[in-house]
Amino acid sequence: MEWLEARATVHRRGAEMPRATEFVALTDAVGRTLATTVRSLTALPSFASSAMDGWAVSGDEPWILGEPILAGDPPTMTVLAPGTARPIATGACVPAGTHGILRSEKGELVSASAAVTVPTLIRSAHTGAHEPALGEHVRARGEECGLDERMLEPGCVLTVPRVALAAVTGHDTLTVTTPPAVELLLLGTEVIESGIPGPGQVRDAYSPEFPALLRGLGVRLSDLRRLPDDLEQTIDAIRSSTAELVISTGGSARGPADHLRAALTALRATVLIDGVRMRPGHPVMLARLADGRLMLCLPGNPLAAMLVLASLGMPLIDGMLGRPLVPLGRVALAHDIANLSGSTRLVAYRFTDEGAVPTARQGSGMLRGLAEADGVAVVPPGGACSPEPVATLPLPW
Ligand SMILES: Nc1nc2c(c(=O)[nH]1)N[C@H]1C(S)=C(S)[C@@H](COP(=O)(O)OP(=O)(O)OC[C@H]3O[C@@H](n4cnc5c(N)ncnc54)[C@H](O)[C@@H]3O)O[C@H]1N2
Ligand code: MOO
Repeated sequence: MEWLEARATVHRRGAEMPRATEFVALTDAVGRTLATTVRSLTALPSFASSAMDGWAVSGDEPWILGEPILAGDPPTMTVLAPGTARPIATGACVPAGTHGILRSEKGELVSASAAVTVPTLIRSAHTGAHEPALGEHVRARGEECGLDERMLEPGCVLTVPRVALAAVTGHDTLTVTTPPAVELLLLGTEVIESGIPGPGQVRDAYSPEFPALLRGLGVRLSDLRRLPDDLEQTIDAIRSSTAELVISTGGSARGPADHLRAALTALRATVLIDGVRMRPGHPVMLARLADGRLMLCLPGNPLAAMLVLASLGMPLIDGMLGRPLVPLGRVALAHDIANLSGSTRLVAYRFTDEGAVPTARQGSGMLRGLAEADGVAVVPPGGACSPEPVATLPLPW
């Protein structure tokens, strides 16, 4: 399967999975996925309010000054009469009859005469005669939204501004997708958990940061298990998992110590994707277990596993959460990047003043090239030519 098609396929397979929802308080909503449409429970602003500190004025100057109006004061029933003004605070209700708000730095108070003690407002020198214009510095009722308007759509990630928008439109709780449970199975007899690897051993590249990465993607990590390269133990581990999505690393190829394929066959799983034309990462598999749960098998090589997780794991999880498929980005290249492989090449790059430049050390068993990268370019078969922009992979880190 081609890489682009694989991305769309995993997203669709994820979206087909059943989803549960729950209520959360707004204070717990950031980062969650909205499950239902959010409509405004009030117009915004819900009353005509002043956008500036100054005076609400009516008619021509000089204006005889009335009582101040502060934010939080109930709306006044008294219409502002021509020739009068009232000091007004930002956010306070604008009285009916207001022509506009004269900002505090644009007016000055004078005494009309020695006999009249009521302060009078005039425009300061250099203030234009037409300032304020009709409605100037007044936030009209409903200018941001009316009552019962669609504000947020299901599937959107609740970013900080979206949660704030839900709050100001009157919501206290939101309905969000329940995070699906994901289990990590890390395969490999040679893989050790801590310390300096001895001869023949490698240090586990995934258990320190994959849990945080997965939680950041919006799922609940139900378990992380480490397994030797053993068919029976692999079968037992998959069978005993209750997670809606099992993600494995290693054992995906056809070598003498790779048992995943045999385990999936023994468990009567359906392999939905058996390899993707991508470099690195081509041995990746997506399977549906007999009970309908999904399993994503990442290759063991660290660069390959990371880029498969970003390419396919993230869209799969987005689908499971009801989120849309994140579109690819674009970057301008400093130089051409060749690709004679017939597969999509994922190339880590750094930004330079001339454009994106591939990093060194991008062997699929390596990590240095990705660790120093600013992004990952998606180079199609045939290559990519500078200075044309090339697609980039949305990264989950
Ligand atoms: N005859 C062929 N052999 C291989 C092919 C091929 O096309 N034909 N593809 C190679 C590629 S590409 C990859 S990727 C690997 C995928 O193999 P597996 O998924 O079975 O992974 P393993 O063999 O178990 O491990 C590969 C490599 O990664 C290291 N590893 C595994 N787990 C971890 C971990 N948790 N942390 C760090 N490193 C890990 C493991 O020690 C191996 O060095 O197949 C190639 N072979
Ligand atoms: O396809 Mo492998 O995944 O290059 O390392």
